[in-house]
Amino acid sequence: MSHEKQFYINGQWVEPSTNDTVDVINPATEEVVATIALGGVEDVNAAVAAARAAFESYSRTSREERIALLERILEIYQRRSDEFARAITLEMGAPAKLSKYAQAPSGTGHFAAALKALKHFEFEERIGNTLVVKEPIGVCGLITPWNWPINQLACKIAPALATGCTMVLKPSEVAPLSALLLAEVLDEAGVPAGVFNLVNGDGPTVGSAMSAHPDIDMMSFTGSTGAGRQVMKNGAETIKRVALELGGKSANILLDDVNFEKMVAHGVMSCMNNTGQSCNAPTRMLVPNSRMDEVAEIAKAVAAKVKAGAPDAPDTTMGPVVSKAQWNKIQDLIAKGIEEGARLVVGGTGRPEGLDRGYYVKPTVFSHVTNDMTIAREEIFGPVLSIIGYENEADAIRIANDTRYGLSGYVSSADLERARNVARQIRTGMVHLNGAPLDNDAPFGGYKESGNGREWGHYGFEDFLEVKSIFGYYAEG
Ligand SMILES: NC(=O)c1ccc[n+]([C@@H]2O[C@H](COP(=O)([O-])OP(=O)(O)OC[C@H]3O[C@@H](n4cnc5c(N)ncnc54)[C@H](O)[C@@H]3O)[C@@H](O)[C@H]2O)c1
Repeated sequence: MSHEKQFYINGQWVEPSTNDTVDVINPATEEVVATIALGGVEDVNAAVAAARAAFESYSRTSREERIALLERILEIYQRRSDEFARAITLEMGAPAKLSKYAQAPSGTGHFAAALKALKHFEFEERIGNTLVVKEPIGVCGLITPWNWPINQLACKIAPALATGCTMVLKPSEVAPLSALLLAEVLDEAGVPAGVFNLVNGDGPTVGSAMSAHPDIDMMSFTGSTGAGRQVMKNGAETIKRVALELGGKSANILLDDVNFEKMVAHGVMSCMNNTGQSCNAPTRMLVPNSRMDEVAEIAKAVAAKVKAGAPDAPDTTMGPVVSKAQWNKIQDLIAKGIEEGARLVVGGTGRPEGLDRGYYVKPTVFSHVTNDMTIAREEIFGPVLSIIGYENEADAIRIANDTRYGLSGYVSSADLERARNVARQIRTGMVHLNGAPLDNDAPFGGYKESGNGREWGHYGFEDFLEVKSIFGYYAEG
């Protein structure tokens, strides 16, 4: 990495205005793998000024020019995909296979989805004699987390470029290496100077300066609900649009007619995927009270097969969590689960056996959890599953909705119509039926305190567009 102590502003790698730095720690070894510069207000101002100047010409580029640009980005990204996978493993600890086959390809997925959407997106609509035009909103501030680092960058940068916006990105200071690589890709692809700018930094300094900046028209934020709230507050003074993708505590309802062996296994593995560090992870498994003991046995056997270990070891299925701070938080929540009377089925506090270095957590399952317990209410962001019992279908729906979050939901039943009916009653932005996977072309986002934006595919364009009515556009004489 050659640009760790630099920022990308106005088409150039530049020196920061401050001498502040932060170390990037490999969570598998606890060793420093890089040191990045932390920016200040001056760097944000320079990046915003570059984005503002570039907006004038970039916002007027044609659909065809932007299609060509996205195609070049996609081609270069794919060529360097293995580099992205390695950077992601280094910065946040994902097992090498997960980085290669899921984390890095998520970038390709979003650039390809935006490209596809751009080819057909209706930027204009006639209503009577009025022309309604969807125009790029302006300079966008993008702030992203560390858990699916490239996924979050790509699903913001691709629609911003597709719609004719210019942008300033502040990636997570915990996992900034893949973002620096992406800046290199955008540079090589010929993104015009000032259209894309990157300033590294922390939330309170760079993130707040961006959120409050009078010359940023829109903030697209992904991260915790607490930080999202700050972005919204800081953006309020300038009435900028604030699109938020925040935390979750998603329910996974297993109706009484499912194949429990299969769907409990699926639910446990989905919860543990990426070491439990996914905003949409199915962390509350809702099962009939009468099946609780049987479900706990199945979950125990499945979780016992999860192999925590070094990201590059061939038999590893789960890497460490991202940082010491996250490790401590997860330990406290596991202890809280035990203290509040949940039944520990497998896992618990401390490191998994044989791992005395690295931020490794035991794959942990609790049964007999009630929805008022801390482990059922708080987003743990670690490999910790809570199994909660319900009396009947209505009770399951009530428990699923009894949360301040509303990101995702999961419903399984042998009867598809029954599952569909339950899905319609879940107050979340997404519901998966019978283990259906995500769809890059369909909207991703949440209700309630999980956010207010929608990303991915053509829905992901809307947050980056302003709508203008030109009355009398079609009037005669
Ligand atoms: N809904 C989604 O699409 C989605 C996707 C991934 C992650 N997440 C959520 O992200 C969280 C985990 O990521 P994290 O620990 O990096 O979250 P975080 O909120 O700590 O940090 C996210 C980003 O916000 C910045 N930030 C922090 N405080 C800020 C402030 N006051 N103003 C502006 N920016 C600020 C950080 O520097 C970082 O870049 C979880 O809650 C997870 O659910 C949500």
